[in-house]
Amino acid sequence: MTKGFKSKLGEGGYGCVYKGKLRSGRDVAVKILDKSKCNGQEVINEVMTIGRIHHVTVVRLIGFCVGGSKHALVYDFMSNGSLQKYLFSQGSNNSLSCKKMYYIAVGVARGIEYLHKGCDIQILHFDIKSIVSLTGARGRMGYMAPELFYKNIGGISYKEDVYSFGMLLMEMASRRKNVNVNVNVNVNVEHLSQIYFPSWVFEQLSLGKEIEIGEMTDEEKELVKKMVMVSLWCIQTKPSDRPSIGKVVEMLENEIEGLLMPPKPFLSLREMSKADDRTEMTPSQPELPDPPSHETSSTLSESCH
Ligand SMILES: Nc1ncnc2c1ncn2[C@@H]1O[C@H](COP(=O)(O)OP(=O)(O)OP(=O)(O)O)[C@@H](O)[C@H]1O
Repeated sequence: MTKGFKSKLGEGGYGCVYKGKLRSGRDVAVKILDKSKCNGQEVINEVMTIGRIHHVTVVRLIGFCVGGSKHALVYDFMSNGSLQKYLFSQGSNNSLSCKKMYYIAVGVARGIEYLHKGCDIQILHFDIKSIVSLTGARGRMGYMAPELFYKNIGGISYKEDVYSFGMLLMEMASRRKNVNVNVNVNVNVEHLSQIYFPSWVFEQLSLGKEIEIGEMTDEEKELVKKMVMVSLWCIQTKPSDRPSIGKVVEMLENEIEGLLMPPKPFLSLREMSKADDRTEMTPSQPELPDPPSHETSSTLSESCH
């Protein structure tokens, strides 16, 4: 089916993905699972769940293979590849328009809404979490919701996916990794080499300033602002302050005028730890990383020396 695993499409947390072809001629993506990470029963359980999922924005599982020398999952082939390729490629051939990025974001949110509504799985553990480390660079929050670190923040729930989506949405709006602080940015500021976008963007919005990322039309500015505001709602520290994913779809689709400015979320482990002293938050995992002492300032005014 894969012609001897000739064409590798990529690699994820569970193994490598290869391009294949069914006898019918249909193109497929074959994920060869790392046997040390999942046994046959786990694969069957996953298949029973994922196999029932059928939504236009969720990649379809069309077959599986267990019991032989390899465990494999077979999916519809997505000829455009992963979103990753388009996210951080401004100026290159893979660059997507702001509007397209917005439509993709709405599609992803609708896909999660379908999964939250239509499946009887309590927690989906949104895929993007499994490929990133516990936190982002320099103790900043990554895709994982803070309740996974601090149990007093709230129970684990569907809101965990909303948080992860919010972090992704922020990256889609800004076209840069939230956690990557060593990037050159051109957001109306010259000579700025270190910036943590979520903190900077919150400050801009609080000051009533515009969000400008390179050259943008007024329509694009409004779309970016909407994505950023919705994202800031999604990444609220307390799960109960985050909207449901259904509400997120609504917020993204409605006019920006109806959106309220969200409260400031905690955007670094340092901020979380400070709150920890005040509210007696308890780390839910013993190996909670210490906030690094060398952390640079995270806001624009502080990081611009
Ligand atoms: N159905 C598909 N069609 C085309 N390419 C795919 C498909 N599925 C995966 N790929 C490619 O293989 C790469 C790895 O995918 P995979 O699903 O294993 O990992 P992931 O989504 O990055 O993370 P995780 O292991 O957490 O699911 C993707 O980034 C993409 O480039």
